[in-house]
Amino acid sequence: MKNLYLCGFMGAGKTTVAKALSKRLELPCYDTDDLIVLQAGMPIPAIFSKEGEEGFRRRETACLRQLGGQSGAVIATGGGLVMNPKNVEIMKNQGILVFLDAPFELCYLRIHGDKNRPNAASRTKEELYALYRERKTVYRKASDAVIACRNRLAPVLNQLEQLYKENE
Ligand SMILES: Nc1ncnc2c1ncn2[C@@H]1O[C@H](COP(=O)(O)OP(=O)(O)OP(=O)(O)O)[C@@H](O)[C@H]1O
Ligand SMILES: O=C(O)C1=C[C@@H](O)[C@@H](O)[C@H](O)C1
Ligand SMILES: [Mg+2]
Repeated sequence: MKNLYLCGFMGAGKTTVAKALSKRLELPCYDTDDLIVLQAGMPIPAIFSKEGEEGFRRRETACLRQLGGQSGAVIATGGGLVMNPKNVEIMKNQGILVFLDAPFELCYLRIHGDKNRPNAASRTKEELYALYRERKTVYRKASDAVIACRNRLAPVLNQLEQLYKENE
């Protein structure tokens, strides 16, 4: 099978789950946020302030195109990447897209006040909830599968392993 892409809101656990799943299945693991930081040579907040969110979004699409050359990789995406339909098209052509569906309160606990997540740091709880609602509709529509996530990793990994094997 081609790649397994994980999407979902900030703090849903995409990075954490991708690392654990890739270890379990012995697959390569990539994270679009990490690759962008590496290539830009600066952290995400600096990219946002120097290039604007638009610049960061352009880097996301370029990064996905580069990753299209991979196969059988687990790829954690950034929380806003799926909002661009072009990105969804690239991922659908290269594998399957799974939505990690975590409740807002849990995401909020994990991300509020985090200076490394400019889209969280700049919003009140109410504004973040509005963003969560708006994005959730898009994550759901774009994805091939939805997995409910809370604090336990094991059930999420079991479902993803099954999904991976079904699509191998
Ligand atoms: N299943 C889990 N159980 C306990 N803690 C978790 C779990 N998943 C994630 N976390 C914790 O929540 C925080 C956010 O997780 P993570 O960075 O994986 O989210 P993300 O979806 O990649 O967010 P972003 O979109 O900002 O990249 C981390 O500190 C991580 O340790
Ligand atoms: O949800 C978002 O808009 C973001 C989530 C993070 O993964 C990073 O991609 C960045 O901080 C933007
Ligand atoms: Mg992440």
